Amino acid sequence: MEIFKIFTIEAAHLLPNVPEAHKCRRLHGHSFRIEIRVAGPVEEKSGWIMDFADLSRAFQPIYEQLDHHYLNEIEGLQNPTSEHLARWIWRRLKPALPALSEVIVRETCTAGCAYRGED
Ligand SMILES: Nc1nc2c(c(=O)[nH]1)N=C([C@H](O)[C@H](O)COP(=O)(O)OP(=O)(O)OP(=O)(O)O)CN2
Ligand SMILES: [Zn+2]
Repeated sequence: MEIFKIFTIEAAHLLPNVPEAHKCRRLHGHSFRIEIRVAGPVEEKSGWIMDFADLSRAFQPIYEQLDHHYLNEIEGLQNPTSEHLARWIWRRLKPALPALSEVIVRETCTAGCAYRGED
């Protein structure tokens, strides 16, 4: 079974490698919706995979690094596409959350990226 928590991060970015005329070359911001998924068995006694609060606690340091920041200035996010952001979050969260199964980053209501640690 899988559980998830959704966090919203307000952040600015630009994409430095797109052509000059591309709209994403200009500085702009998003309310990034970050979905963190954890998979595992449901414990008999608690009736849950893990406490949502523990998931939130594990994500908190990452939230603080990203929220209300200019993503391009963060080490490893010089080209902060959804793909890079999802992988960046995965690499930082996995040690604290070994049962992490998926990181979903939504830049807008209609566009985003899902990462399961494959590359
Ligand atoms: N594969 C990716 N493509 C794009 C990314 C990305 O991270 N990965 N990022 C962007 C921009 O950051 C942009 O802000 C979001 O793109 P887009 O969905 O095109 O923006 P709109 O909401 O304006 O889209 P419309 O559907 O045209 O309104 C671009 N591409
Ligand atoms: Zn953008």
